Order: sequence, then structure tokens, then C-alpha cells
Amino acid sequence: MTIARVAIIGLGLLGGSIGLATKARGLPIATTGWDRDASVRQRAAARGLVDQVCERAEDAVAEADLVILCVPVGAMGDAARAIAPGLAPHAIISDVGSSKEAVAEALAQALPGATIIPAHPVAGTEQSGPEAGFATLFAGRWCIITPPDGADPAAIAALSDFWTQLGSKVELMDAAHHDLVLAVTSHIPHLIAYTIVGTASDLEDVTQSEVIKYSAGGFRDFTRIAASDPVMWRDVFLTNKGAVLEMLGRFTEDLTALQRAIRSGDGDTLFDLFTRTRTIRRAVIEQGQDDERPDFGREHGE
Ligand SMILES: NC(=O)C1=CN([C@@H]2O[C@H](COP(=O)(O)OP(=O)(O)OC[C@H]3O[C@@H](n4cnc5c(N)ncnc54)[C@H](O)[C@@H]3O)[C@@H](O)[C@H]2O)C=CC1
Ligand SMILES: O=C(O)C(=O)Cc1ccc(O)cc1
Repeated sequence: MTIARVAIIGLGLLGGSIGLATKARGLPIATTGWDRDASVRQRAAARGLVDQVCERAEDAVAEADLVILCVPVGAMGDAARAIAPGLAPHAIISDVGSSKEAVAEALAQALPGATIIPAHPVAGTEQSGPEAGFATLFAGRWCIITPPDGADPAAIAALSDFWTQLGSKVELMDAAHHDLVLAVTSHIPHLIAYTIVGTASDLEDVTQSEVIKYSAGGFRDFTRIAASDPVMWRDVFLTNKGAVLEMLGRFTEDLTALQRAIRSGDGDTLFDLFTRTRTIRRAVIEQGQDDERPDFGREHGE
């Protein structure tokens, strides 16, 4: 199965980065794109995110071997219905959504009989929109592919190859397991960031300007995460409800234990946890899963 033509639906950070990476790596693949927002279509064309930005969804997907839906997870069903009339019978339909079980269901319902292989590149930033994409986003990052039971092995192989050619490391995973793992490694950290920044900005005896002025430490990192796209993250929490609530239950128990340790002056408990977590950070850096790549800050103007 050769992928010679890819249609990208949704031309924001993820869609734009796929288009730019395909071009920058010189892949022999033609790219088309569509976004439901006319202003995004125009800005995407101006930046050359794909070879051809189409005015209609069905034109963008006509003759595409692979269609990648790069819209918020709550909009996957709508996007799938928009492309349905133009799809080639052999096309592989995939996506980049941050939650996988709900997306797989929405796509299967919208496109009965289609070859659907959901995926999630675990790579992104707090930015969104057609100006945010960059060609190196996926380099060295994991892309988790969650094929449904009975999926065509040739289609899985073709999608895996595509992501490998964009520079990603590919792993196959069951969708439910993906959702549980990402709940703890990505979704709950975002929820915590939104909470802590919200709590700080609500404080009555600390002014907003003090929060901004003295946010040199950990709080500064939280403000980056808490600047992430509200539509995208609303949809993530609504679609990964079960796994997020399960992990949030455990997190709340652990937080309560820390609260008790602080109240009772139990320094050993605090020290032991902080020592254990330090080793995790070291392992993350050794595996190259941090954002301390030499080009990352520069490309983001930091
Ligand atoms: N932002 C990130 O760091 C990451 C995001 N993702 C996932 O990628 C997907 C896209 O996220 P971003 O590119 O960050 O968002 P974005 O906001 O930059 O781009 C999304 C685009 O989809 C368009 N859109 C919305 N509904 C549509 C519809 N029904 N039909 C056609 N176009 C529609 C919007 O106009 C927008 O241009 C989401 O599902 C998100 O969960 C995955 C990995 C990382
Ligand atoms: O900006 C960050 O730190 C991220 O965590 C980006 C991100 C957001 C959502 C995903 O599904 C994957 C990666």
C-alpha cells in the first residue's frame, strides 16, 4: 500500500506540522488540506502548509490514500461526515486526537465500512492555529497507533511508515490502554496546571500583578501548560472521562497523604517521594522525552 497523497483536515498546529514535515523531509507525497474556518484556510495557504488548500472537504480528500483528521476530538465526527462524500474507497482514515476510544467510536459511526486506524502523535505545544505548526514537531517523538480489532495489517504498516518518515517512533497500543496512560502522563498534568493557575488568579490577598511578577519558579511552567487551547482540552476531558476520573481518584488520595505528612511534620514521607520522583525526571531526560532539544526554544521564540 503506497501513500502518495495525504489529505489533512484541520490546518492548525498538528495539521500544519504534518504538512510542513512532509515537505521539509522531501517525501514523495502530495498534500491537500481543508479547514472549516475560511480564515484558517487562507492563512494555511499563505504559509504553504500543504501543496493545495481546498475550499471543499470532499475535494481535499478526493484521491487521497491517507486522510488525517487534525481537529479537536469533539469535532472528529463532524469532520468525518464532511469528508465522507469525497473519500476514495481504498483511503485509510486516521487522526491525531489526544484521546482514542471516543474518537474511534465517533469515526466508526460516521464512516461505516471505511478503513479507520486512529493514532496519536505524543508531540505538541501550548500553541494552536495555522501559524503554530513547525516541521520538526514529530522528530524523535512517539506516535501511538491504536488499530481496532481486525484492522488491515497493510493499512497499519502504511500508517506506521508514514509516521516513521516524519521522524516519529511508532508504538501500537490498545485504545483503552492509551487513554489510561495518557490520562496520567498528559491529561491530568494539564488539569493540574489549569487548576493551580486558576487558584492563584482567584486569590483575594495576592494581586494578579504579584502572581505575574513572582512567577519565576514552578508556577511559570504551569502558566505555559495552562495557556493551551481551551476547546481542545475541554474536548479531551469530556471524551476521556472514565480514565481521567479513575486517575484523578488516585491522585487525590496521594495528595491527601501528602497533606497529612505536611500537617504532621512527617519529613521522611516528603523526602522519600521527592527522591523517587527525581529519578523519573532523569529517566525522561535520558530517553530524550523532554523539550530541551536545541531547536525547540528558538522555534518558539523563547
Ligand atoms: N496541541 C497539541 O499539543 C496536540 C494536539 N493533539 C490533537 O490534535 C488535534 C488538533 O489539535 P491542534 O492542531 O492543536 O488544534 P488547532 O486548534 O491548532 O487546530 C484545529 C483546527 O481544526 C479546525 N476545525 C475544528 N472543527 C473542525 C471541523 N469540524 N472540520 C474541519 N476543521 C475543523 C479548526 O478551525 C482549527 O483550525 C486535537 O484532536 C488534539 O487533541 C495531539 C497532540 C498534541
Ligand atoms: O505542550 C505540552 O507540554 C504538551 O503536553 C503538548 C501535548 C498536548 C496534547 C497531546 O496529546 C500531546 C502533547
